[in-house]
Amino acid sequence: MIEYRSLRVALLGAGSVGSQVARLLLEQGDELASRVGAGLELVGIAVRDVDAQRDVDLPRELFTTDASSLILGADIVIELMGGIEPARGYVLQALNSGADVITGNKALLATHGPELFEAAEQVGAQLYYEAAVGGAIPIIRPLRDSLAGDRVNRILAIVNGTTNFVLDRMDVHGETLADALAIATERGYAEADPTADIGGYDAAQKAAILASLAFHTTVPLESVYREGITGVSKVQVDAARENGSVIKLLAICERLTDPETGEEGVSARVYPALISREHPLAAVHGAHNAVFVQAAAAGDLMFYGAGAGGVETASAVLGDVVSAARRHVVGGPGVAESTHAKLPVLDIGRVVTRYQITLEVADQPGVLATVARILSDGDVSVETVQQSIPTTTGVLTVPSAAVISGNAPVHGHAAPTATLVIGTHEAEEAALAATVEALAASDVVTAISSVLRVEGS
Ligand SMILES: NC(=O)C1=CN([C@@H]2O[C@H](COP(=O)(O)OP(=O)(O)OC[C@H]3O[C@@H](n4cnc5c(N)ncnc54)[C@H](O)[C@@H]3O)[C@@H](O)[C@H]2O)C=CC1
Ligand SMILES: N[C@@H](CC=O)C(=O)O
Ligand code: NA
Repeated sequence: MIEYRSLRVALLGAGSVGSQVARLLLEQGDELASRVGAGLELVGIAVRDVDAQRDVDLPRELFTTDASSLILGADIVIELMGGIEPARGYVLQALNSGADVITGNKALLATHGPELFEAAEQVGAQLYYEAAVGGAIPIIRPLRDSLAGDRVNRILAIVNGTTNFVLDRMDVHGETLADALAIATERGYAEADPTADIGGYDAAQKAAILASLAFHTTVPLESVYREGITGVSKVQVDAARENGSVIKLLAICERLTDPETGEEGVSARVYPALISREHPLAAVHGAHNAVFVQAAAAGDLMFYGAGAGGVETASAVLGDVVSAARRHVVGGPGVAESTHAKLPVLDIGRVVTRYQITLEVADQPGVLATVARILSDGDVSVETVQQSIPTTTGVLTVPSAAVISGNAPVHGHAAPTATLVIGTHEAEEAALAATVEALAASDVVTAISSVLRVEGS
């Protein structure tokens, strides 16, 4: 049997992902040592409470509440605690001591990435984070390395397993958002605070990371436009299904030309949107994720797999551990982030996409012409109009402003109404928002039931 020297591995956190990483490191130690050319010795696991009940049975002597001491002398530190502090402090301590760091912490990377990459570069340490986007799916490495010679134009992605699971359960099983979220939480998909998932914050963090890598530009989290799924109603989910579409929470990163300056910029945004059931992203069910990349030379690429879950995400973490460990053995420079392009991040108002607007209108002659005129005045061109059988609605409150998605407020009188479902051609977001306001203010519109973006054409 070959005797390898050992690399000291410190693990911070033993939750859904960390406990699986520890288990796999312990169970597959010999196999990993052969791949790396060095042993991987798990020297300890920092947790809040050493006596807490865990799903995975791990040797009690490995646990400590003293993360700082554990980091001292480690060659590789795996941070799976989540959150900003104290994770940031521990990661900086590890990098400053020359240890390589593996993390799945997208919240930390999206808010403090530049500081951490700088610290790593100063001492020649590595900072790997494949688990931070798309869980088990290899997407960080393909964007950073495999596509480094190409030009990525657009990424359309489902990057939050919890919300995809919830929307899928609402669609397929007719479950409520709350019930579906409870199951996702129990299965270990959701963040410690699931608001991060359903509010779109987690997906926005991932969009910032993807856009930064894809466009060689630091895209700050604050510049990522974000809407979550709390406004998505069962009525919208059912209507989408009837129309051959499905609602998905999408993260979109794309190159755009600023219409005012003519200069190139980028957009990173997260919102629930309609996509056709024919689109490959429509077939992404449960907590799975998929990242659809459009590159100038490579064309369309799709990366698909488990976007959340303890053991699945542990696979991505261990891949990073092996890469970092190999570099300890064979030496040489590690990977570096490139942010040379420094492209401006454009405001959501400049984004161009298609929309579906569902209106309740007075059931009387001339209404269609009035609605068409408001749209045309707003520079929003109509592609399709569907009208349903007249109904009667009750008296509801008047909205001060229309919203672009979610359950829009309603106004009007108790009178016969008809439902209009309008599909638009591509329009600028700012123009669309102003037009929806004008529709809401019109006498013939009694309610704006829903406004959703349509993506994936
Ligand atoms: N659960 C998933 O499917 C995925 C999670 N991630 C990321 O991986 C990281 C870990 O996620 P989970 O394992 O789900 O989290 P978790 O909440 O299940 O586990 C966190 C662990 O860190 C420990 N911890 C937290 N604060 C601590 C502190 N101040 N001192 C010592 N220990 C502390 C907790 O005791 C617990 O053992 C997060 O950054 C998360 O965003 C990434 C991809 C998928
Ligand atoms: N809460 C996240 C976990 C993985 O990043 C998700 O649901 O995708
Ligand atoms: Na990944």
